Amino acid sequence: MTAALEIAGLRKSFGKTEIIRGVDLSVGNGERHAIIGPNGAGKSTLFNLITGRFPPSSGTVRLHSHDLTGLAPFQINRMGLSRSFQITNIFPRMTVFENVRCSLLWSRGYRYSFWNIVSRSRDLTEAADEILEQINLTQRRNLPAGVLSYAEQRALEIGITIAGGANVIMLDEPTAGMSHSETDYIVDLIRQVTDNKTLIMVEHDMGVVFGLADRISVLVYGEIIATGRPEEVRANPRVQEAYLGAVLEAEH
Ligand SMILES: Nc1ncnc2c1ncn2[C@@H]1O[C@H](COP(=O)(O)OP(=O)(O)OP(=O)(O)O)[C@@H](O)[C@H]1O
Repeated sequence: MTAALEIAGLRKSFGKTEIIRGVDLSVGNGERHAIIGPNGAGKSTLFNLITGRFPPSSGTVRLHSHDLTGLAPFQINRMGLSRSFQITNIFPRMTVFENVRCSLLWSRGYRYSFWNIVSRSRDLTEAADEILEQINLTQRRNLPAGVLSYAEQRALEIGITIAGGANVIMLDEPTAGMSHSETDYIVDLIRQVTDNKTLIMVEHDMGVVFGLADRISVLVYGEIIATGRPEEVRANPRVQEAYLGAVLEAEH
């Protein structure tokens, strides 16, 4: 399998504290990969390094073999990598439709050209409506996004994340704060919208992780202590000791 994302020797320090301590990771094209680990392990920091939000102290990130060093988040986004955030990141007063359309505009780089926007407006409307279908929000199309339920807002955020047509999708805790039924709903949605795409997600809910991921990496104190298929990771004694033992016990 060719790699969608390749991380080599990645390190990040904030002041004197090294938070990411030499991460190597390769995520295959079309793979669904989960990054798990205790609070404060550096999962969000790793996301921020991959997406260009923070520059690494050293090491490289490659997207489809292109070195991302020095690129801004929007440039990386245009190369086909899109992410969601831990907190819901929508415009609450804009309609559901406008939220998606705005994201399409941004990702297609039309924002500075009024005439371009006008001439492409039918394309954009169709594309936005297609996304709304995919995330099951067609019925909510013209409501302000702020009145949607929490799960619907997270679904909208996933729609915004996929709107630009990125083939590598990164989701940061997509089911955080959800009930069991909301979680099932979002997991189905993630499965659908990432079909034939590469997914990298940070997630604390082990049911979601083991249900969705083809492979899992376990990050502990800024180092990946194991990467493998779910059953391999679950059986790994080092992972059991550092993280999973306590988490699985707490869930039962
Ligand atoms: N911008 C920053 N400046 C200084 N320290 C930071 C910064 N961002 C993160 N850290 C520190 O890096 C460590 C890792 O944080 P990070 O948010 O990446 O962990 P995490 O694994 O995502 O945790 P959680 O599961 O709780 O979201 C924490 O100790 C945090 O305080």
